[in-house]
Amino acid sequence: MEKLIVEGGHPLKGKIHISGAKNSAVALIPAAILSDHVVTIDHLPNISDVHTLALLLEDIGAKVTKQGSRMNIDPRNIIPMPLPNGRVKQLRASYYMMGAMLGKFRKAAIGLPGGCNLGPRPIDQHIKGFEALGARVSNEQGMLYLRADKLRGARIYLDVVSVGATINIMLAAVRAEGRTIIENAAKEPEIIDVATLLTSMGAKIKGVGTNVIRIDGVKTLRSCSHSIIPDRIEAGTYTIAAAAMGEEVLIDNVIPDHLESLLAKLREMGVQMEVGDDQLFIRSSPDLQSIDIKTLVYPGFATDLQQPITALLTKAKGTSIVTDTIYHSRFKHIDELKRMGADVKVEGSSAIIYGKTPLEGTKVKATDLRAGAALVIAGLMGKGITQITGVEHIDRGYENLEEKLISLGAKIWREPLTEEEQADLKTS
Ligand SMILES: CC(=O)N[C@H]1[C@@H](OP(=O)(O)OP(=O)(O)OC[C@H]2O[C@@H](n3ccc(=O)[nH]c3=O)[C@H](O)[C@@H]2O)O[C@H](CO)[C@@H](O)[C@@H]1O
Ligand SMILES: C=C(OP(=O)(O)O)C(=O)O
Repeated sequence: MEKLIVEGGHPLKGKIHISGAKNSAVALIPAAILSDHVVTIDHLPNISDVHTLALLLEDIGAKVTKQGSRMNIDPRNIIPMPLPNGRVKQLRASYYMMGAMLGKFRKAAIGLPGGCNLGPRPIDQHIKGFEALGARVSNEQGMLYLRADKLRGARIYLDVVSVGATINIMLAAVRAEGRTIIENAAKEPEIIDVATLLTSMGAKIKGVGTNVIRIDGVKTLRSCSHSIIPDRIEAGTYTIAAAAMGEEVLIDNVIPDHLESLLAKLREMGVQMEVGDDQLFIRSSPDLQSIDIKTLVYPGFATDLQQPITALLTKAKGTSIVTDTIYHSRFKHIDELKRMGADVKVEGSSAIIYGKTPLEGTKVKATDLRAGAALVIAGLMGKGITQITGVEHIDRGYENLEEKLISLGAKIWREPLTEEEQADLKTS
């Protein structure tokens, strides 16, 4: 096991390239098994969530080959084997194997998903959707069993706007009989990306990107090749790091529209930037002002950028209030920022940040993926050395994090955990 070491205070300058989107990749890989032929996915990020999903597909008999960022998935020999806890628990998106296997085989047996611990993350809307399509769902000792004699299209109203439920129902519905209508669907760009892959495979889907999606089921799906959209959360993270420490940073391979809510808030803080067709250019922004933020479903401010921007707000003059309306207790990073000298308190589902406070390097723990990103940004801003444990969370979602930051002039590297740190992690 390793920790990240960040020597703070070095300005960032140069160009970095954004990888394919994690939250697309982790849905596209399960979606590929719905085809009866080989599916090729390009620009996959080299992150542990992608590796774990590839292993899950191999567990059920798929042939998965990788050349660089391209993955070929041959699902012709897969069988509906149960997928018990273990790998399934290592990531959130293993829940997409439910929709994909239900669509393909009319049955699935899968352990409950893992992923970032952000407080309660129910999957009742996924189950409501599967049941509406005709599946019987039972939870037996931590395994979900889904069985359907027939999958028939249905009208499904989501009580909560959910990315996962929207995609999972879409996966099950593309091979159901007749028309499925998902109302109050989520509109995130990753949902459009998954629908693009399914449509290339021959699925009939209309309305993605709006809150009503119509799917007409088809009997078979063909081979296709698909290129993933850039990761808006990775792009947002580096944009925030550049706002914190950048002299001149060019962020390449972005879709600026996907980041509009973040860019609007950064402008409000006084961050100097230029927005190109597929690039962002962030200039040195010394006098940052406090702002208030509320996370919302897309196109609102992404909850996945709430933790990184909280670190930046310690550098802004005045009091900022950041409210997470999606995950009310996504604030485990706050105690760690406090250790580094931040003046922050959590009240209900808000973090109140009193700025500006200088940060100082110390030992901190990444409890989840974006908490890790927040602590890396804090480490870049802080004086001296920050040691971050819990790197495995960061590796779930950031490709070549150190290499990218080093190319901008940051001083960041990995070291093995000491015996004491390993023991500490086991007991916490
Ligand atoms: C792999 C992936 O794509 N993960 C993303 C996905 O997670 P995930 O798909 O798990 O998040 P959802 O969009 O489903 O969750 C949104 C909200 O709905 C609630 N909810 C969700 C489903 C359900 O059946 N019942 C229910 O009550 C959740 O507790 C949460 O409060 O969207 C989140 C919200 O943008 C992001 O933070 C995650 O990065
Ligand atoms: C919460 C996240 O991921 P997951 O849903 O995969 O846990 C995230 O990407 O910030």
